[in-house]
Amino acid sequence: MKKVTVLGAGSWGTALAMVLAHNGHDVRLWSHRKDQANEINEQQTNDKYLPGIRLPDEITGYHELSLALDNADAVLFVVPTKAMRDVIKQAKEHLTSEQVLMHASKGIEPETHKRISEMIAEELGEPYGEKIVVLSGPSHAEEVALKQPTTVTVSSLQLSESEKAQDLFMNNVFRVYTNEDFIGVEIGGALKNIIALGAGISDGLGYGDNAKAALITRGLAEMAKLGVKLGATPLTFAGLTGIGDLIVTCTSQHSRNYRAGHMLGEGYNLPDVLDKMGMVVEGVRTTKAVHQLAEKEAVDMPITSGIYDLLFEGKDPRQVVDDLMQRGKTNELNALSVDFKN
Ligand SMILES: NC(=O)C1=CN([C@@H]2O[C@H](COP(=O)(O)OP(=O)(O)OC[C@H]3O[C@@H](n4cnc5c(N)ncnc54)[C@H](OP(=O)(O)O)[C@@H]3O)[C@@H](O)[C@H]2O)C=CC1
Ligand SMILES: O=C(CO)COP(=O)(O)O
Repeated sequence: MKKVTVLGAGSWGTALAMVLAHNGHDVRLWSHRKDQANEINEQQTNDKYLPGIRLPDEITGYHELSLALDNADAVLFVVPTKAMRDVIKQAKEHLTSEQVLMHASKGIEPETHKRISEMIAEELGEPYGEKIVVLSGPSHAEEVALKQPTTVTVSSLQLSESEKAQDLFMNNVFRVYTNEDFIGVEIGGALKNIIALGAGISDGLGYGDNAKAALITRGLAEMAKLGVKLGATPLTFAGLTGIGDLIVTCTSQHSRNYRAGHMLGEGYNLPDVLDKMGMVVEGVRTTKAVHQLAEKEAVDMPITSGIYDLLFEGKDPRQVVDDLMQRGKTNELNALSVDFKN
């Protein structure tokens, strides 16, 4: 049994805390809201984020960060990307380099274009940067909390750290693979949220399965193009953190990104959509970050670019689709084929 601290008591932090608790670990679930930590301890629930679910007794809610992190064997960061730096800074003085250090969030920082592991490494310094583990893959919190079969991938620059995370989380309904392509695993999880917004928009406009299949496959192509440019292995995009997470996010009502996109397609404006969601929609900030990053890296990402115009330039969703359909002629494997041959 290990002492594991989960920093972030939203849907995903709570569901992953449940997996760890089912594996017999002593789990401290930290919330920045005292009332939420109290609810976890007094009622064994987190009703806003996982309604109707009773949390196992092995989970204790914490509001004091120093207490939550005291003597922890492993620490999992799982707050929205927007809050990540703030939480890392608060946690820093209570961390030790012996701990297994993990994150399970999905996003890219708009101002810096950094992945979450890069943000953590930058804030915590060298000894930590080498050993951070990312956990990603097709995994809706709602299904994980119900112990429905789920597969995810863990990755780190050090395989031994990935294996420690694999041992912490793996059980007979939560299967954990390792993958040494650290960049690819993190990029796939972040970028699929942009495409999930697109799938929702398409359905919200009333377009059919053909359009959604096109978005998923051409979306995957542009995710892989940028990922490979940044140093990822192409095949990772054919795995759980690429096509796997695209499928689960682009086709499910559980996905906040898909649902937000659906409302945008129906004609709601962005502030109203985010207000109605009440939970993080990572794809919005990630679209901004990736739009800038793609320009910097000279990678053509037409779907991301169209979604950026819709979200931030007020472009009509139908016009975005029309423009995507009427781009110049091209070859399906353009830009990808060279990298796959290497
Ligand atoms: N939900 C899912 O199924 C999955 C989510 N993820 C990823 O996990 C990450 C977290 O998402 P998720 O748990 O779903 O998000 P939710 O919107 O469900 O919850 C976010 C949590 O973070 C808290 N929070 C917000 N700001 C801060 C802050 N400054 N300091 C501390 N805590 C803060 C919120 O508190 P408050 O209630 O006060 O707002 C809330 O508890 C995201 O990157 C997401 O993409 C990955 C895989 C699956
Ligand atoms: O990442 C997820 C599933 O793998 C959850 O996606 P949403 O944030 O869109 O709900």
